[in-house]
Amino acid sequence: MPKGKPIIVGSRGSKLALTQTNWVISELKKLNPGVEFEIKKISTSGDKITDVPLSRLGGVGVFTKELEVALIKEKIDLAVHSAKDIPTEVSEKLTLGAMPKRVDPSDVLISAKNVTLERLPGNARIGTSSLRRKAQLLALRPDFEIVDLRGNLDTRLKKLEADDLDGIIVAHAGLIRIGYTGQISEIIPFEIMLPAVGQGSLGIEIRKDDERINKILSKMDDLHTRIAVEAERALLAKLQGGCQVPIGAHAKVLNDEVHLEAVICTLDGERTIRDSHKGPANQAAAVGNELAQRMLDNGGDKILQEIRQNFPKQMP
Ligand SMILES: NCc1[nH]cc(CCC(=O)O)c1CC(=O)O
Repeated sequence: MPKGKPIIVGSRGSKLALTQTNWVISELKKLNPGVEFEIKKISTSGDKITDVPLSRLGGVGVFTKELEVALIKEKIDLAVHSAKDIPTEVSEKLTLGAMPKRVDPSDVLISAKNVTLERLPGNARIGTSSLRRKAQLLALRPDFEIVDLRGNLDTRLKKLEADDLDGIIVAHAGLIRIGYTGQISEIIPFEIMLPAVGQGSLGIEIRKDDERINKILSKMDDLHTRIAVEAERALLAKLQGGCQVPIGAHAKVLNDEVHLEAVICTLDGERTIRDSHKGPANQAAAVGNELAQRMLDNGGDKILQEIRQNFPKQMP
């Protein structure tokens, strides 16, 4: 039976992005024998500007926008994103057709001397350009010197040596996907560091009205992942956070309930608001919303306002 024309898959060109895209394609081929796929590489503004901290880049969707435009213009049929890069509001013409099963959402430490965070020497130099990682590190160890570290995973791993750092923090998921888990010194527990919303999961974006692709993707959707990420994204939307604010969150589904934990920190890690909430798994968005509202009321609003004053250009 003819299966129609090849499906054009949009992907960023980084090693991690292409690995994720190739993995999605191989899974889809298993689920849909005979369907052909072609990769079209698309560079995003986040790929082009690598010398500015993400938190200063401003705007939303710096790693997704060009792919979304290509989807809407029908230059590609699906786009594979890291869920944490997808803005909380997606175009009304597009939808997340599938969220494959999440891999470990934790952050990890790779340290030069292979020690854990707690055993790093005083004033250790740690590389990360994420405000969320920086704030939670300083909350644990105010003595750390946080050094800005951008670029793709390969570049960041090289900078550990080249920039004479004591350690770097990256997402476990990225390392799992490119097969670099051998260098991990510590999988940082959630009590110390909550991950970025969506970290560890992929979002496959498609045109809402594209029934053929919708059907091809449907078997790849993992319901627990979708529910957990929905709770996290609802929280983030309510807090109106992006890369400019240190917000961490993690949700999981247990016995038909979604359990959500979240943190809002000041940039220096001196004040943190941490809270958790749970509710029926089929009301994930409400769970996220309710937790966000409670955190805003308990001082989160004040912290977020202070932070926005530091980033006047990006945040209205
Ligand atoms: N910030 C960039 C980014 N976007 C997605 C991942 C990989 C982790 C994931 O898939 O959630 C990474 C690397 C990192 O944060 O170290």
